[in-house]
Amino acid sequence: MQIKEVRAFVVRGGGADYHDQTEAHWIDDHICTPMSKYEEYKQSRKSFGINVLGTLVVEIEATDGTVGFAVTTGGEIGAFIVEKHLARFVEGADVTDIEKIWDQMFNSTLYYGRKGVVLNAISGVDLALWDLLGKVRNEPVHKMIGGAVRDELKFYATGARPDLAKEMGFIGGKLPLQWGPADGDEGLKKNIETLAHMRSKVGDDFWLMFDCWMSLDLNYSIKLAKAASEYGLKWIEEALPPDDYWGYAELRENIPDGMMVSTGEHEATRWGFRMLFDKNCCDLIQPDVGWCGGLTELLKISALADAHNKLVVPHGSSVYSYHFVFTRQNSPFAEFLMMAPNADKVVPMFNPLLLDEPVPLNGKMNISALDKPGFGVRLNPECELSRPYIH
Ligand SMILES: C[C@H](O)[C@H](O)CC(=O)C(=O)O
Ligand SMILES: [Mg+2]
Repeated sequence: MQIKEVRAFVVRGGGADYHDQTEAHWIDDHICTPMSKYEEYKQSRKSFGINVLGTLVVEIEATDGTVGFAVTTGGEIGAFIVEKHLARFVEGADVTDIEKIWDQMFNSTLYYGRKGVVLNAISGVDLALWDLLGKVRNEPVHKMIGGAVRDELKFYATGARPDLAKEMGFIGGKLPLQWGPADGDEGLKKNIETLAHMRSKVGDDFWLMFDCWMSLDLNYSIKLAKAASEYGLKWIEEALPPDDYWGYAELRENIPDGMMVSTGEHEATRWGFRMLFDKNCCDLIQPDVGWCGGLTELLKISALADAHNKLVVPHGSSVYSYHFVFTRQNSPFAEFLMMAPNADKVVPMFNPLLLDEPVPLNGKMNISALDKPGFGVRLNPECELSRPYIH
């Protein structure tokens, strides 16, 4: 069966661009970023434009009218790339031509792509192709990539309230780091106080992690890790800018015993991750399925990680991550991003954009929650999509 048409849409307010929240939200409130050194961009991440892109929706229709779709971050720029450049490699191809289409999309954009929003757009097309193929074959995606290796998946929660996440059944809580190098020793002390406070609330066995969102320098990262080890920090995440492979290698060499270094959320393709493995930058990689090159590329990244004895725990990405994680032995648990503004209840990660989006129940998900063709989700017809470019 062939592909008839590719369409790209943009939608605002939550969805795959989960930073694009309209109301006051823990995810925007005084979280340390690479822009926090500027006083005027310290309090809110939206102030420097974290939500500037919005969500990209890619739809791919086969000649029999079956439609596969996917959502990622990419907004109008992503829509332009899909409609004006990538669509030519998809339309007219067979629905099974996923590997060839990926190769053509990547190689034709090499001169301006390789990472960032171009890879988000490629990921969106790739995920929509997997969704389409699953629908055509009447099979869930996890069955097309090797099948589940476990019946139940455990989740940790990312958000401002690990104590509430524990009550909701999660195995751990990842806190956004609030203070960075520009806040000096005083800020470092406040970070550790937050961790100590949470540890006192959740007890010794619950995992606690810090997400540093690319904001620190090497010296600060090592100081933070050493101070946090007293409170059993399980891993320190994305401490440094993604391009500082050398810094990550040094951080890992100096990390306290028992603590892991994680990164990769803003890394893309097998070549980007190869740098992380070659330099032994981390213990755990966190590719985002919607940003790293899609599922086709994630399967390669994951095989490479396996050969280097690294864990693969994808960043967020909802169903696109769940279908993958169930199928891999070196992905023993998954992330759930708490999208409730106060992190006090479980809300689907891409809310309100998808219908039938599964969520962990009591911190766990059974494979039966993914037992639908493709990725098993539908677009919410109440969300207003716009199509800025038509090829
Ligand atoms: C909380 C983090 O700053 C970011 O918004 C999400 C993230 O990096 C993660 O879930 O990991
Ligand atoms: Mg992160």
